[in-house]
Amino acid sequence: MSQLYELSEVAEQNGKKGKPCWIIIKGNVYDVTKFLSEHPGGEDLLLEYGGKDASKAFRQAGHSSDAEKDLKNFKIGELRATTTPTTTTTTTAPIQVQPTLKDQDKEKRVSSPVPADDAEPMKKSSGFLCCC
Ligand code: HEM
Repeated sequence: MSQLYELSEVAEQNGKKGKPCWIIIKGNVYDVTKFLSEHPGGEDLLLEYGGKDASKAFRQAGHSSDAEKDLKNFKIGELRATTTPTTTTTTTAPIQVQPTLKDQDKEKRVSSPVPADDAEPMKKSSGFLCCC
């Protein structure tokens, strides 16, 4: 099993102040300290990614398959999979939609055969009009 490194451990080895230069490419950790001066793309490019994830930059530089194969010569381990705490976000209980007071009110009004109270004054008034 290969050595596992925390992201913070890798970040410390950024090639600055005489420290080793480690980079991450596709979850693997590479020590490129000895390769810095030999890199055809230049030392500065590698140092720019010292202690960081260079996966995207490595891909975008359009490296040859030989360069890809070369990678294994510098591999020192793998990045430890980050286990982000999910306890706060795993409330998967289905959301129960409770009918609102308005909805309940609507149902009552629709199903009730008796007209609402405000119909009463209408009856009275229409009775009064009929008499005339
Ligand atoms: C362990 C990591 C790396 C290895 C082993 C490596 C290896 C190589 C090799 C063998 C070449 C010659 C061309 C080829 O065969 O593709 C090359 C070129 C190049 N590399 Fe890297 N490389 C590494 C990391 C990086 C990183 C992180 C960058 C960041 C941008 C980078 C940028 C470049 C560029 C721009 C060239 C082209 C140089 C030119 O054509 O003038 N490389 N690299």
